[in-house]
Amino acid sequence: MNDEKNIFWHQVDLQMEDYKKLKGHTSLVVWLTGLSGSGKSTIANHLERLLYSKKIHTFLLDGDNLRHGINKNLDFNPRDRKENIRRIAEVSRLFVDAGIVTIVAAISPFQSDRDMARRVFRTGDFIEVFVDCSLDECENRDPKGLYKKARSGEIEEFTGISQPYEKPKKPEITVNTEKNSINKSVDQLMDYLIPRIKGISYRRED
Ligand SMILES: Nc1ncnc2c1ncn2[C@@H]1O[C@H](COP(=O)(O)OS(=O)(=O)O)[C@@H](OP(=O)(O)O)[C@H]1O
Ligand SMILES: Nc1ncnc2c1ncn2[C@@H]1O[C@H](COP(=O)(O)OP(=O)(O)O)[C@@H](O)[C@H]1O
Repeated sequence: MNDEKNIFWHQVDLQMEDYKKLKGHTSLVVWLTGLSGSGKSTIANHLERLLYSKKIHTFLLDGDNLRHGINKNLDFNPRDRKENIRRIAEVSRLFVDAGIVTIVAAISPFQSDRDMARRVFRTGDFIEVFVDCSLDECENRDPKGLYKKARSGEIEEFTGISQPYEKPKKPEITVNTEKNSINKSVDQLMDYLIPRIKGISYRRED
């Protein structure tokens, strides 16, 4: 690791305000956290499509997908999860700086790691979304058969089974995918986000 001693900040001409002017709206990160199978990817996908249809510039970073590339060398022990979250936060910050509404879907099970991610952003730009769903229901859904493998011991250190999931202490918003439909959760998110993505107007019926 470098100690940043001989490393400099270069001034660039274009700033946030310039990107905002071109894109027509401000940017932030929507950080979805929750158990495997809670619905992070599903909600993230629907949310992104809806934002896109409103001409909002978006990008979706899914933890699972990033683990095929930039986070390929990381495992699921707490130390590697921390590094995973640090990288995802730094990458999303670059997207947010580029004026893009960035959606992250990552289990991000530890409060301290989510707090670290929050600190990467300007105040108000980090929207922590708790995708709430009981372990029982996630295990019932088991869309990828991972809980079955975790129960049999084939997968170690599985969140909720052999590693903890720390519920967010003060998320900006909670969506409950056990009680509510996908559309209801996405509407709830849109209602929260739209006033915070300045420069665009939105009515549900648009
Ligand atoms: N041990 C263990 N624990 C949890 N999850 C596991 C594990 N092994 C593989 N997988 C798959 O990896 C996906 C989670 O990756 P993340 O980068 O989101 O995890 S974390 O934020 O670093 O905790 C997770 O995706 P989701 O099910 O979409 O959450 C799984 O598909
Ligand atoms: N109300 C709901 N909201 C979100 N997902 C739901 C809901 N009801 C059932 N599901 C299903 O639960 C599964 C959630 O999987 P996924 O989105 O991959 O979760 P995660 O990304 O958190 O692992 C999907 O198969 C989805 O269709």
